[in-house]
Amino acid sequence: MKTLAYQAAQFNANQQSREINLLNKERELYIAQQMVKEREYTNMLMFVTILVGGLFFLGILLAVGQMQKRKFMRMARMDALTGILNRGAGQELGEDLFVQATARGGDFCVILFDLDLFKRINDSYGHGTGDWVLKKVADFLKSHIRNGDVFARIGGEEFAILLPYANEEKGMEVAEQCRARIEAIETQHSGHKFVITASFGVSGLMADDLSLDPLFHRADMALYAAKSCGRNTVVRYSEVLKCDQQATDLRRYAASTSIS
Ligand SMILES: Nc1nc2c(ncn2[C@@H]2O[C@H](COP(=O)(O)OP(=O)(O)OP(=O)(O)O)[C@@H](O)[C@H]2O)c(=O)[nH]1
Repeated sequence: MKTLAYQAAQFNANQQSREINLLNKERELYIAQQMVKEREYTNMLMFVTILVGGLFFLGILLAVGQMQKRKFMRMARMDALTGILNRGAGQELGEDLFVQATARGGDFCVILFDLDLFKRINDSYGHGTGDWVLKKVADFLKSHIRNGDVFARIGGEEFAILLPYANEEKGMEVAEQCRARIEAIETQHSGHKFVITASFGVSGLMADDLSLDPLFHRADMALYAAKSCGRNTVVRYSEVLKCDQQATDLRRYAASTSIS
């Protein structure tokens, strides 16, 4: 009887020990599973962080690329010295505005102006002063040009102002104001004291005009007349041909030039 009781106790003890072992193993398995889960979670977190970081970085790279592209495109349209539109950009924008304005039955006016005896300024005070003058003139007039109008440097010391929805009368008014502003520029900050002047040619829209070219051509002829009239003045094309001698000169000039 005693032996039986001993064997039963032994069996129970063994049973308990097996159960404890089993529980221990289950616990270890549970801990291992938790560790795997934690590692998976950490890996996923790292993956998501790297993905989000990568996408963010890519986004920044794309945004910077776009900004650089826009900056270069803007720079390609700007005249480096004066910061206003260059010839190509001015003409392109002008053509678009011309088409828009004339399609709606609106007027259009072209003003061309050229600084007077600019070579003399360069020769007397140096190219640095010449550059200062070009910048100053552009700065002075920029603020005076209406939003929606075009102001461009189209050559060395030659500029264009394009006025959509404006007739020749309005163009004359704007040109005269610009002429007076240029003449009033104080030059002592350049280190020298001298007077800056410019000659202006103005041409409004005519019935046969299908593009900006003829307006540019006529404004250029009026500018030529302004130079012949002694400079520092504004001449409109419609009055240029009233004088026979000027008309002959201008026809000769027009034949010898081709203004695009
Ligand atoms: N400093 C400077 N000079 C320039 C620039 N572009 C052109 N020029 C100079 O502008 C001068 C233009 O001279 P001209 O075409 O003889 O004309 P002008 O002396 O203004 O005479 P008119 O137009 O007849 O009144 C030249 O000496 C060019 O070298 C520039 O970006 N900077």
